[in-house]
Amino acid sequence: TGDHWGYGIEDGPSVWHKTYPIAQGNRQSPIDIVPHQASCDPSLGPIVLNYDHCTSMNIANNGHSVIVEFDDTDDRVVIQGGPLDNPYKLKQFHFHWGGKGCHGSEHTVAGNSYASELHLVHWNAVKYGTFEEAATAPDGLAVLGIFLETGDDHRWLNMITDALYMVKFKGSVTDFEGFNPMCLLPSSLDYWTYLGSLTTPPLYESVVWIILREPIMVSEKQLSKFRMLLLTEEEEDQRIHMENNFRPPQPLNGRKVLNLCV
Ligand SMILES: O=C1NC(=O)[C@@H](c2ccccc2)S1
Ligand SMILES: [Zn+2]
Repeated sequence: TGDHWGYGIEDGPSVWHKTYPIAQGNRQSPIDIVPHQASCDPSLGPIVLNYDHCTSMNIANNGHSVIVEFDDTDDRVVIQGGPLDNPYKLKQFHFHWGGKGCHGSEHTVAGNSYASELHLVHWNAVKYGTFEEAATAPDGLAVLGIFLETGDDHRWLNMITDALYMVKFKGSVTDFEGFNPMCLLPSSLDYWTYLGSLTTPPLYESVVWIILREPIMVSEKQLSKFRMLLLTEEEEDQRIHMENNFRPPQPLNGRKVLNLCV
């Protein structure tokens, strides 16, 4: 069993619906965000991030992305405000990226995609007992999406890209403590928000999406290190590089994209 899905021709987003029918649901992610069609909602406040005490534990290659996991037994590391009725606890963050020179973000903005997209995944521990339970509930998860644009080197992203060689193979994991993702945020927390889903199988429609408008700058050299990661395990002969691990935009189906009123 396990997940036999991927991003290739045989196992990619265009065939996920065969195993995960919800792929054709009415609140799927990602979407194309059209800024001038977003409505401002006066009841929306600013996003508040309390990442001060966050304790990253490890960095891993799960065969789909590279993931930094956090100790979520501590309920101090949260995102709240904005569209959220409760504080949501940080569980992990990971990235989606393209191939050389291609774009790799999941969400697009007026049809334009970015080089990569960072997802900080949080869960509603006030209402649900475990992450897994929250992941199946309509208000269970809050994912903060941050676009990565190619430009100058990102000083703090080096801490992650320098660790990638240690998790080259699918299934590898290594200690990665003391990393605080506050250093990956852009200067503005201005955001768009809408109700959507996981962007990978099982594609549960359980995500309140919060996408920051301002991208962070990373260098082509830093991005190229993500593409050095492999989809294949150490013992396998074949070596397939991890790239283009993004799902394309899905139908909006009448959903409203909201933003902060300026
Ligand atoms: O934003 C998302 N990105 C992903 O890879 C999806 C996911 C799936 C399972 C757990 C956490 C995240 S949902
Ligand atoms: Zn993601």
